[in-house]
Parts: sequence; structure tokens; C-alpha cells
Amino acid sequence: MSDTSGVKIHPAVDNGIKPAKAGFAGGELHCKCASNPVRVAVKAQTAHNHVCGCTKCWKPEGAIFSQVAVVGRDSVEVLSGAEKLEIVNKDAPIQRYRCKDCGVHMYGRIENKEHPFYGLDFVHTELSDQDGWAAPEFAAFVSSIIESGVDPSRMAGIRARLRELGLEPYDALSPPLMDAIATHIAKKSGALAA
Ligand SMILES: N[C@@H](CCC(=O)N[C@@H](CSCO)C(=O)NCC(=O)O)C(=O)O
Ligand SMILES: [Zn+2]
Ligand SMILES: [Zn+2]
Repeated sequence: MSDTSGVKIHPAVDNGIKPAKAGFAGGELHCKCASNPVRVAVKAQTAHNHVCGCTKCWKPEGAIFSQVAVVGRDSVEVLSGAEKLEIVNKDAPIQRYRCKDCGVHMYGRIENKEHPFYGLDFVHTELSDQDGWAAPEFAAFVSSIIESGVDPSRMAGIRARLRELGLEPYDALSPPLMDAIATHIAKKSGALAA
């Protein structure tokens, strides 16, 4: 058995995961700037919330995982501070819009219509002051935290802590999401009927 005491994942899960509220229909995200923050409306409940260990998703200071969920792109609207947003990497499948001043990622958008997740934006609901957002359900890209410098010897303890929190660790996405990607590819290739 691995020792999980003192293992920190992300502030939104380390001290207990807040449950979603029935009927919750979205809220507002804001960046960390003390003045003129970027504000983004997310006008629906999110789905597939998860902690992500990849190097691309935004993480709060000191966290080894991000927390990220998806929502339909039509539900995302920049309310203020649009002039402060820049795309982190225009060539990445997910174009992440970050605040130039504080570095926080406000949303990630897929512009490639052929991408399996086209139509969904990626958001960090911890940037909202509201409670009721969908709770994280699993841990994605867990092995990728090593790419950010986490010592491989810590992995057993980290995976054990994720399981303790009810966040099953996967080294890619969760099986339902991997199945959705494979189904999309099979329909495009003709291996499955469209
Ligand atoms: N080992 C790499 C993995 C990066 C990666 O593939 N990340 C996923 C998940 S992000 C949200 O769950 C992805 O879809 N990336 C697309 C993109 O970043 O545009 C690493 O850690 O860098
Ligand atoms: Zn900012
Ligand atoms: Zn990620």
C-alpha cells in the first residue's frame, strides 16, 4: 500500500470534492487579475470534468494537475477583458485563450471541424465564485505529470491518492471518452456506419 498522506493533487479536490447542484445552469469565470479581470460567461452546466496531468492545461500555482471540463462552445461568451486574451498555441488542437497579464487560461476552443470534440470548449470552473458546477469524475493523462518534472518514484502514491478521492487514474482520457474518439475515427474511415 502506498502512503497517500501529504499528496496534493489540486486545490479543488485536496480538501473534499464539492458536489454538483441539481439544476445548476452555469456561471461566470474570472482570471486572477486584481483589476480589469477577464470575465467569461459559461451559460450551461459543464460535462466530463476531470483532473488532467498533461503539460498543456492550465494549473493553479503549486498544483500538479489541472481541473478541466467541457461545455458547448455556444455557451461560452467573453464578457470583459477580451483585449487581454492571447492564444497560447495556435497549432494545438485546443486553442487555449490565456490572460496576457496573469497567465490564467480562460477557455480552450477547437477550431478543427474534423476533431472528435469539435463544438466543445474546455474550461476551468474553479475560476468561478459559484458552487454547483459538475464535480471532477476521473484523472486523465496521469503519467504526463512526469513531463512537468514530477519524480517517477512518486507515481504510486499519486495514483493511490487519486483512487482514494474516487478519481480513477488513466494515462489518456477515460474509457467513455476514448471510445467516443475511436467511434468518431471509425465512422470517418468507414469501419463503422456513419
Ligand atoms: N503527454 C502530453 C499529453 C497532452 C495531451 O494530449 N493532452 C490532451 C488532454 S487536455 C484535456 O484533457 C489533449 O487533448 N491535448 C490537446 C491539446 O493540448 O491541444 C503532455 O503532457 O503534453
Ligand atoms: Zn488576468
Ligand atoms: Zn490536459
